[in-house]
Order: sequence, then structure tokens, then C-alpha cells
Amino acid sequence: MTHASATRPVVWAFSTSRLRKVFESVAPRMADVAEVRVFDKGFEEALKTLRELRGAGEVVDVLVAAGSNGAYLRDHADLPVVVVGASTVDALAALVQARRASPRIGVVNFVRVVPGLEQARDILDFEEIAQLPYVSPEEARAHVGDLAARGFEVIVGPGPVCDLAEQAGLEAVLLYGTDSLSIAVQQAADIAKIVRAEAARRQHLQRVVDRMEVAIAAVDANERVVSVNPMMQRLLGISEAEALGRPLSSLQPQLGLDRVLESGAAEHDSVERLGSRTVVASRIPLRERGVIEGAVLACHDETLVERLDQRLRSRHRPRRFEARYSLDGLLGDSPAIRDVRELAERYARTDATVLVTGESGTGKELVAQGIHAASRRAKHPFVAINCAAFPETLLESELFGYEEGAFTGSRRGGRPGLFEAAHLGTIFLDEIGDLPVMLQTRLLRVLQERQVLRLGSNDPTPVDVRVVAATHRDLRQAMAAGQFRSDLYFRLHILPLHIPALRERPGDTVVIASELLKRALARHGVPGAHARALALVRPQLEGYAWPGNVRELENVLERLALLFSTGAPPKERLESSLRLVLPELLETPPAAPPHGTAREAREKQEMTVLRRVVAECGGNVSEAARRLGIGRSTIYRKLGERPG
Ligand SMILES: Nc1ncnc2c1ncn2[C@@H]1O[C@H](COP(=O)(O)OP(=O)(O)OP(=O)(O)O)[C@@H](O)[C@H]1O
Repeated sequence: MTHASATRPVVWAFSTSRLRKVFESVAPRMADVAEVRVFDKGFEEALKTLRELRGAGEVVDVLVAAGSNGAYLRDHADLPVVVVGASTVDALAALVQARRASPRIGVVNFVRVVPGLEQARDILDFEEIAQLPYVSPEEARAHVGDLAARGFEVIVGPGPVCDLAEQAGLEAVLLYGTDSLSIAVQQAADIAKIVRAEAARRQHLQRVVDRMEVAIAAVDANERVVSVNPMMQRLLGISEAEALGRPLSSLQPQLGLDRVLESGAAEHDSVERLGSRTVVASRIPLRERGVIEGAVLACHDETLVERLDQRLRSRHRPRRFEARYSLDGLLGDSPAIRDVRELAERYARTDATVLVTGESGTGKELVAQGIHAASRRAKHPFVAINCAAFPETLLESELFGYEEGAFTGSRRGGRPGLFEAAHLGTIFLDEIGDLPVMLQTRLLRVLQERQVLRLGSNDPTPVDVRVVAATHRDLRQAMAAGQFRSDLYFRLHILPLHIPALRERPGDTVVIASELLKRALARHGVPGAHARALALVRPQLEGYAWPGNVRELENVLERLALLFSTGAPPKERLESSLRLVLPELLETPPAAPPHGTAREAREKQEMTVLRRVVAECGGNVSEAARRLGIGRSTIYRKLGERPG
């Protein structure tokens, strides 16, 4: 059975005449050069046989045939054809044999005269050699008749001519022998090797193009498609067969290459909207010796470009894997914050999971970084992720990574998740209370088994990671409401650490403010303004409720430093300037109601401020959050509303 991977070239020889027998005797002798198969077929029948056998999966590299049959196949078959020529040895042998019959010899050959016969005449002592080339069978028949009429008794020629000569009662000698056929088979084998090498190169190139995450189409100078890879077929929504030969702009006007063919100038990275999809397209003209002979279109899917962009950004964000803060950076002198610092230092000496709770902006991440920096893991990565900031599927692949082919567009070779990135270090899971239930289950498994399973993989990777989780939500309440798995809660709640809100430790405000203001003024190049600036707002700092905690305090002090950055504001405008940059602080604190506590008064004041700022921002909570330096969710929570 013939097979595509057969190492020997496969040659099929076609002949309906006596030449077939010679082929049959040559085939076994050429076995180490080529696998030769001989068919008793010619012309249309040969083509039909070719179609049938190749349709059934048989493989052939090159055809061999003689005379007009060879010429016919060369014109009609879609394979290389070697047309047998008479070798000098065979021609001489035929003449010697013919000479034995008669000194007058007719040579009737297809199209060509046999070279060198005139010289042979002297050596072989001929009386006459008549060479009559023919093109059509009718012409061959006429030549044979003519020679017979002229008294020739022997004719040398290809198979069909020999048949005609014998029919006319003359002696016939076959022009081709084993030498001619061996030469033809050798030529066929040489061609087969070249053709195979070429095909292999083309296939390799095709495989490369087919596997690229780019949709590619090439057109000729008339903008007709000459090749499209599978990605492009999908983009155009048609098969290769449908696309080939048609003008690209007729398939998708927005992806046309006519402009590039005309101008000869490449166009890079144009953004094209195709229905619901967006692609980034590049168009490049192809030149052959300076003449434009076609063009190539390459389209990247928008999501791929975005993914690459994201990956490049994250690669340039090493900060993400490093702790910047130590526990010394946790400012404050209150007993509450001292407790926090002391507890954090103790926790840092262990490897157990820590659950940090506290309102937004109280320093939960700062404490997590501090614990990492004070632990034996300090030299290894600190990886932080905000579980509320990603949609569920993205969060899953961020945390656990994925294997190649896990989803469309997953990158080759897969990608490790943050748990793997944090190996030997600490992972900080911020806003753990917002982790979707499905991921709570996966996280629980990681905590229990200390190994992660990438998406689409069955092969877990062991990880040595310390977990610090944080939340501003009440996880017990979430548990009761069925939003948080209790088994996960108990796995996280091993070393609890609560950071009280800034308003619950009033002494801290001025201590922290003083230090943060010093840093902000230094950044603005006015360190000398510290005492004056602080004195100016000190009563307000102490009286204010700080719904956004230290983050809000930072924000306020940054604005204050900005006010002083161009020199202290003149006295007469001081009040109005301050009111302008620190409106929330200068809101007149309402007098404590007779029956209320100081805390209630502060909370009331806080609500007044929140409502006013939200109103000033036309109800735009994001804008209000930015101005106050607190999270949107904090505003919603305090105002008792849910995000719409
Ligand atoms: N005690 C503190 N001393 C100095 N800086 C602090 C302190 N507490 C918080 N900060 C600063 O306040 C900002 C907010 O802190 P952090 O991001 O740690 O809060 P968080 O509780 O994690 O907030 P969220 O819950 O909104 O993520 C940071 O810039 C942090 O450095």
C-alpha cells in the first residue's frame, strides 16, 4: 500500500502499448530508486485512474509516460510528468536491430527527430534513413503508409507507431528500451524529492501560520484571496474554499486591501469594528523586485491585545509583589493601636492565617504588609489582591492560574495564579467578604491541602504560602445570611486582628496627622510650614468623625499641604481658602444635644457631611467618594443605601 510517509518516491508509469512490458521489466530493477507502478492506461483513462486512486487516498509523486500520451498527461494532470525520451544507447540498439532487417530504415518519432542518426548511417552502413516526426495519430498513420509505399521494410518508433507498422505488414522496432525508461524513472525520482521537500517546507510554514493567534489573509495584485488561515476564516465567517479567488473587500469591506495595493504604503494597527467584534488590523504590501504583487492582512483580536497590554503592565508592576511597609510605619500612640502593633508582631512570628478586620482606610493592608515584613517570609513575595475588584471568572484565574487551553484565549503554556506567585511568601486577600461562594470553596481547598489546581488542570502544584485576609464586612453576619461559608470562616479566623476606626481612638488623629502632614509638606517643598498648618486645623481634626479613617485623613492633609505649597495664604483669606479646600472639616460641628453622647454627635456630624458632599456632587457617589477620600461602599453603607 502506498502511503504518504513512504520514504521512496512513488512513480506511476502509464502506457497502453508494447512499452508497458519494458516498464514492467524496469520497475523491479529501479526498486531502490523509486516505487514504480505500471498502468495499462493512457490519455483520459489514465487521468480517470489517477483521480480514482488518489481520491481513495493513494499517494503518487510523479508520472512517467512516453510520446503523445506523455504530452497529454503533462497538459492535463496536476502532477509533474516526465516524458520518456529515447536515449542514445536505445536509439543505437534499435537501429542495429533494424539494420539486420533492411538497409533502408524509417524512423517515425513523436514531435522530435532522433538526434545523431545521420552520423550513425556511415558506421552502420545504411542506404537510407528517413526521419518523419508526427504530432497526431493520423499523421503517424500517414507517415507509415508513405514509408510502406516507398518500399521501406522496417520502421523504428514509439509503441503506437510499431503497432501501425506491423498492421501495414512492415517490421517494427521499438525506439525506447530499458535504458530510456531507467533514465526517465531516475529523473522522476529526482523531481519527486524536490517536490516533497518543497511540500514539506510549505506545510511547515502553513502550520506556523495556522497556529498563530493572528488572523491572516494574503491577496494577489487584484486583491483576490490567495490564502486565509483558520483564524481569518472564523473572522470572515466563511470557509477557505469560499474565500479563495474572491476579492477580499467583497468578503469584508472593512478589511479590504485595495487601498494598500494602490498606495503601496503599509498601514499598521487600525482599529476595525466588525459587528460585535473589534480587531486591530495591519496591512502590508508585498513587493517582488519593486513591483507590488499582493498584500497581507493581519488582524489581532481586541481581547488578545488587551490581554497582552494587561500582562505587560503587570510585568512592570513589581510593587505588587513587594511589601513597602513595616509595622513601624503604623502610626499612633493610643492603647488600641499599640495593641494592634504588638499583636501583629506576635502574629508575624507564626505562620498561621490572620484575619484583619476594620473599616475601610484603617490600615488593614498596611498591617498585612507589616506582618509579612516582620516574618521569616520577608525576603519572599508579598502578593496582594482585592477580591472585590474583579469579576468572578477573572478572579478565579488570577488566584489559581490556568492551564493552556483552559478557555478560549488562554495563553500558551498556561499561567501561574497569585497563589503560585506568592510561593514562600504571603498572599493578602483583601475584601475577602466579597469572595463569590464558588471561589470560597476553591480557596477552602487550597487552605486545607496547601496545593493549587490551575484551571483546566488535574495536576496540583504544592504551595507554601501564608494567608492574611482582610474585610470591612461583618463575616459572622454574612455567614448567617448564607453569603459566607462557615468552614472557610473558621479557617481564616485563626489569628484575628481588629483595627478600630480612627474616631474610636481620638488621641491618634493628631499624632498620625502630624507625621503625615510633615511628609506631605516635605513632598511639596515647604517643610517649614508644619507647625502653622497643623495649628490651623488641629481643633477640627480632633472634632471630626473621619468616616474614611486614615485614608481620608491623608487626603485632607494632602490638600492642606497643597494650600501651603505656594506660601502661606494671607490672613484675611485664610478662612475662605480653608473652607474651599477642606469643606468637610470646617463644617460647624453641631453642639452636643442635651441627651446625646459625644459619639452620637460625631456620627450625626458625619452624616451631615456625607449628605452635603453627595448632594454637591449631584448625587454622584463615585465623585463624592473621591472628594472625601473614602470608598463608595462606605458612603452607601453609612447612608444606608445599596449601590444601584
Ligand atoms: N496607623 C496608620 N499609620 C500610618 N498610615 C496609615 C495608618 N493607617 C492607615 N494608614 C494609611 O492609610 C491608607 C489606607 O490604609 P490601608 O490601605 O492599609 O487601609 P485598608 O484598611 O486596607 O483599606 P481598604 O479596606 O479600603 O482597603 C494607606 O495609605 C495607609 O498607609
